[in-house]
Amino acid sequence: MASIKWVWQYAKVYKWRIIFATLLVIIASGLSIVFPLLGGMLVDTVIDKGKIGMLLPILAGMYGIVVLRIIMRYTYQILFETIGQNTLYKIREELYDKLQEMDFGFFNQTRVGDIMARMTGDTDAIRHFVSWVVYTLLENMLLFIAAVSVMATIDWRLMLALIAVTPLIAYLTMRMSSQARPLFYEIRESFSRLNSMVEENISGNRVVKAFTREAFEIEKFNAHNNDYRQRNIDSANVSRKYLPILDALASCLTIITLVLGGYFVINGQMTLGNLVTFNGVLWMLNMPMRMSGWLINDVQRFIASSFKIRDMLDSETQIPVISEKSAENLKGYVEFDDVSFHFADDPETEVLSHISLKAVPGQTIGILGETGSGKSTLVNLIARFYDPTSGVVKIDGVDARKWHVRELRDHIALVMQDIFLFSDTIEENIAFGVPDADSLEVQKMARIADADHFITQMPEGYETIVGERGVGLSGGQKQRISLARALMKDPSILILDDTTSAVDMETETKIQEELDQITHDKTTFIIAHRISSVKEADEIIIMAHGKIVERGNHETLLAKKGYYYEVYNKQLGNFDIEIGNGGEVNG
Ligand SMILES: Nc1ncnc2c1ncn2[C@@H]1O[C@H](COP(=O)(O)OP(=O)(O)OP(=O)(O)O)[C@@H](O)[C@H]1O
Repeated sequence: MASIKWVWQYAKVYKWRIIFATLLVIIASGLSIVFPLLGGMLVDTVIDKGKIGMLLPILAGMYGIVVLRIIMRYTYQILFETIGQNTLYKIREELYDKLQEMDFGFFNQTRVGDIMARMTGDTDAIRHFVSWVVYTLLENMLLFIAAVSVMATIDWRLMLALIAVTPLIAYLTMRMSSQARPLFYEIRESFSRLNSMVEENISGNRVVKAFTREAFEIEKFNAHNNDYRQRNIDSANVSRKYLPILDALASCLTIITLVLGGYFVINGQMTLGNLVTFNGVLWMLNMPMRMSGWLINDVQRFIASSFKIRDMLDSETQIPVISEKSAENLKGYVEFDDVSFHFADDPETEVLSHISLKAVPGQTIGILGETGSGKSTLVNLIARFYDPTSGVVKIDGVDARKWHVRELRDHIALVMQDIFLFSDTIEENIAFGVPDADSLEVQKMARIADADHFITQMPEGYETIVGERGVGLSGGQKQRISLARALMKDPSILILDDTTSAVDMETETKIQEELDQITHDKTTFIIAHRISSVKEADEIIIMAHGKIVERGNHETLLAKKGYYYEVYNKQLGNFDIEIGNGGEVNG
């Protein structure tokens, strides 16, 4: 009932259409009974009593009813289909809006396959329910009631004899559908595994080729392909087991009608016309019983899907978009005040521990540290991709949680380590954050990011379409395009997470010089592994195990002879250095 109530909130705008379509279902089902009644009348009046004059009116009536019923069925089917499609459209739209609202934590914990299943299979189960199950259920119930009523009025004994068989048909259908139901579920799961496997193979085709694992991949695919085939065969076998019995039972209905009905006719207890009518309504007893199991399956699928969709729609983001303060103008002051953080799925591991840090506009903060030390997590807190588990991150002196999150992010540009480019033109990719930007601005930012020269050398220049995730570009080229994309936003806070790791030192120096020209009013964070990337920063922090273990500028850090000093010397190729206490970065 809760599921019906839920789907009604989407469908109720079509209330009048639903009422009209339901009326048509009722009338069309009623008309179904008139046809066999007229058939009976034809036999009794025209054939038995010889009233030839009645032949044409009865035939015309029968034909008229068939045509009318077809028109009505067509109309209500179209109406329900349109309502179902519109409902599907709205639910999908709401799900997609929800996805845009959800935070990193949600995407960390939810499998892509599950989200895709909600967006496709589950929404389609809802459409199927609204477009087909609703009227088919009603139609079958009405047909059954009409058939039983007509039969009871003509001859209740024959009616009872026939009704006695129908529970058996219903029972067998339900058994068949309950055996088929888990198989259908397994087929869908198997299909989804097959899809995921193919998708992963395509995305990882370079790795497959590099490790010459084609044969292994084919074997893996064959196993999935075979599994899918086998599950379909299993499902077909269930139908094959029950269908002959069900067909035999349907024949039983005809045999009972002919034997018992024939006996009543011979005895003069029933007219031949009434026997014809009985025979004509048999399908109306048989069909609802045969449909019942499948309809129950569909209803269960609808309920299960509606629960899953509602679950996703009800999931709460940890980072609500709307907050107390509008962040239209932000200068870019950043402060970490004793900030600690752990991921929701791993509360035992403190990823950031008691971080305190201040940065003002115009300053550059360099962040260095071993891999996994928490550098990316730290900057993710500035853009509120996560909120601290204790302590406060302040932006312009205000707890970041108080700012309207999208407005806050409008002032922050983050070049992420894992670069994602859309399969679109390079120009559109660079202008992603500023859709109305003009081409000159795009080219200017590409020049600053040292990307302009390789873009213009491409056959289509800025109009070149890059493949999915930037296929066709080198790692360094992708980094430079994503840097240009960040600069386009003219942010107050610029965060570069390993942004120049794939470019050569000479290019990096060029980019740094260009960046210096435009970052004088911005707060810049640079995460890097190369000393050369952070050397000029106003403050450099060294992270280890979520803590800041060293801080200072290039000179003071070198003087400390700690981790920074060690890394600096190693990067210069000088491995025989002695480090002081500050070099302990493991605790
Ligand atoms: N979604 C997540 N769920 C649980 N733990 C995570 C998640 N993302 C990162 N971690 C863990 O948090 C720690 C810090 O990760 P983070 O990406 O911040 O490190 P990093 O210093 O940027 O590393 P790198 O230099 O390799 O990019 C790591 O131990 C990592 O395993």
